[in-house]
Amino acid sequence: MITTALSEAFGQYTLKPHQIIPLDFHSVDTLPETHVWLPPPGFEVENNDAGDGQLVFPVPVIDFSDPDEAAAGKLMVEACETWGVFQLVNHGIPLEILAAVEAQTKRLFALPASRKLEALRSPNGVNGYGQARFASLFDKNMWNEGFTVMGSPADHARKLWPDDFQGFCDVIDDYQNRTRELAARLLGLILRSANTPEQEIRRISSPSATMTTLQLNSYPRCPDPTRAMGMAPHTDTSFLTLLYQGGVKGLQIFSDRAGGGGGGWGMVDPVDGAITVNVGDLLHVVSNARFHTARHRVVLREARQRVSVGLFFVPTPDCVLSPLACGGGGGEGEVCRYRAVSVKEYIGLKYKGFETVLSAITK
Ligand SMILES: O=C(O)CCC(=O)C(=O)O
Ligand SMILES: [Fe+2]
Repeated sequence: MITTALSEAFGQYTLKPHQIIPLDFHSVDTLPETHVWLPPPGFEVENNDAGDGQLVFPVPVIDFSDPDEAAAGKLMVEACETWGVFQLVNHGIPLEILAAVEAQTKRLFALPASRKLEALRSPNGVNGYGQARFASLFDKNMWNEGFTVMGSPADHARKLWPDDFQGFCDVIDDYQNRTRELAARLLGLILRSANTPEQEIRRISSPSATMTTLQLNSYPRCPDPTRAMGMAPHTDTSFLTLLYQGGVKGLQIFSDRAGGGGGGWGMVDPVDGAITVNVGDLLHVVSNARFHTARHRVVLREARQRVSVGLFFVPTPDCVLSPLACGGGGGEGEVCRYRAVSVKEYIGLKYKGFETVLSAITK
């Protein structure tokens, strides 16, 4: 039912096959013209204090093993206000499970292109194999392929491995359940630490008001990495995104404070075993812009494949969101920055306006 509601939201933006089917990356040894991005990503020297495209941002690393949850919550609020991103260690998801999900992700993308195409996402669907859904908004193609899971991965996994799909499903289900639980806990803690009333927290983050999508990404080894784009700049349409980056660098965020105040890109270098957490547009909206929706992209920095696994924790399509501060949810007297919007409507606006979507709901 939820996938139907989302397909309806996407329905106005039905994709053509060439917007869904990724390049057969194994088949090329030079960068095709269709995949050349200029200016080269991450090499905008003027935006870069180090001058070599390798600036690393000191995004907070937060330890979640501390029994004093309130202290961690306070650090999370600060990170959400400044960077919109933090890395979480001792998050309770065993390292073997992270390794297993990474191994299954690599196993999937190592399949021959013809087999992956058996599990291709449908033109207005959510689940399955394909380019990032927002790829259709750009003239050039990104250097990535993805696999999206909402609910059970079984139908698509069966097409990938007709006789051997259970192992993949078990790992994905387990990871999705654990990260969903963690995301709900983090959202509750962040909102509580920001003095949001308990009934508001329950209303927007209860299991019946939220759902998750898991996104497996692969950035294959690229023959010309400085002229290709792993994933184009975007913000996530989520409350929170929990990303496992594996060990390969590539994720960058944009900060207004970098580049001598003019703004610039910097790496979020993966910390071993950490989960990178970022604020999405919808938490930015309910926080009345107190939390920063992290604009991010992926550049190709290492001469090897990179994989990542993102868990998007989102309100269900029919939820109507507005800044909590203006609905009696704390922060009395604050000027309300955004009008109320349903998640379904927001998704529609995002595909129309993309990076300018927030101005469409600004009061
Ligand atoms: O691969 C990454 O590090 C980021 C992926 C991402 O931004 C996404 O899937 O929305
Ligand atoms: Fe993202």
